[in-house]
Amino acid sequence: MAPLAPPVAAVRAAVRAALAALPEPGPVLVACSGGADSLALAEATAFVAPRLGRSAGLVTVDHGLQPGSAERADAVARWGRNAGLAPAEAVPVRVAGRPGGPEAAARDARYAALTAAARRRGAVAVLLGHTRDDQAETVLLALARGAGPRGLAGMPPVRRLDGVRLVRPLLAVTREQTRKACAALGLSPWEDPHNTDPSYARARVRAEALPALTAALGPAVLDNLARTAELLAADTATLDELAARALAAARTPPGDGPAGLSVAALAGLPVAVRGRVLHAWCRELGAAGAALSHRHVRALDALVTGWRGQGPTHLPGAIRVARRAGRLVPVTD
Ligand SMILES: Nc1ncnc2c1ncn2[C@@H]1O[C@H](COP(=O)(O)OP(=O)(O)OP(=O)(O)O)[C@@H](O)[C@H]1O
Repeated sequence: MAPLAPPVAAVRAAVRAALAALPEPGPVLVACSGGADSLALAEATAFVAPRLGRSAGLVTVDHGLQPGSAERADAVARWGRNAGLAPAEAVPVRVAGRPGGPEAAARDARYAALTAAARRRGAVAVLLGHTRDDQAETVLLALARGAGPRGLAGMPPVRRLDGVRLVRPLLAVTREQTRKACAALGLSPWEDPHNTDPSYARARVRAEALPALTAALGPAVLDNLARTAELLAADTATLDELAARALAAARTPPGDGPAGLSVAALAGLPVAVRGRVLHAWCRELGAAGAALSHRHVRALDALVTGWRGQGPTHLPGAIRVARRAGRLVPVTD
């Protein structure tokens, strides 16, 4: 028997580790675009899952944005069935009419379709093909737009979306490895034209920024950016945990005036924790995460630490918060 090509072994080992770490038994679904990353992921899952006693299916989303996309999606689903993934289905989505730019609208539609498919199929997880290179791009983009630690923590290996577990088994696998794995297995991945379209910031980072950084600073840059994400993810999780406890402790007792947060309790918190508490509370009050900026949180913070009798702070969603009798409270008057 020919020895297994190292990139094939690396992808399978990563998938085996991710599946073994799932806390519940049950089927998984691979989200496959037909690109090299998710094709390598799908092949590895088809190989590994049955050996771990799990069934695995495939979902490919047809965004309907390019001519021939439906045929391509059908071909990916057919490949999945032949590879032993069941069920393997192509799901068409409507991207038009969703909020945000075209990229955000497509992503929204895709994730909605993936989580719906997982629920329909009773899958315990959806596997995504993001690689170490995608993670490095994400961190660099976050750094460039001045994101806080949460943005710099990059994409988490596991997260829940609408009650569905999304898992990224390949975050430590390189794009070169997924390409080589496909080549070694005789698979022909589809090249998404968006990945090389210079009108997308990510494509420019991929084609220009990261190669320039690697040329200037050495090839370890990619691993190092991905490691930064891992380190910050751990710190962010700890701070989030502290903030959740601080938020609970800062709530003013029910029945004792309008529900709010105690200014004295907030004032005693470290800045990083207070910022998170205020951010989480704004979300609770109904402010949309995407519209909530550092500026809003800073203005709320000023009600605690820079009090000079100022009026209410305006938050996205026509929400206003005032300081009244030693507490922050949402107001309507
Ligand atoms: N049309 C799609 N249908 C199903 N899953 C998708 C689709 N597009 C992307 N995904 C999932 O999201 C992951 C990330 O996709 P994205 O387009 O951001 O990166 P990529 O590097 O181009 O990935 P790939 O090479 O697998 O297409 C993919 O690996 C795949 O798991």
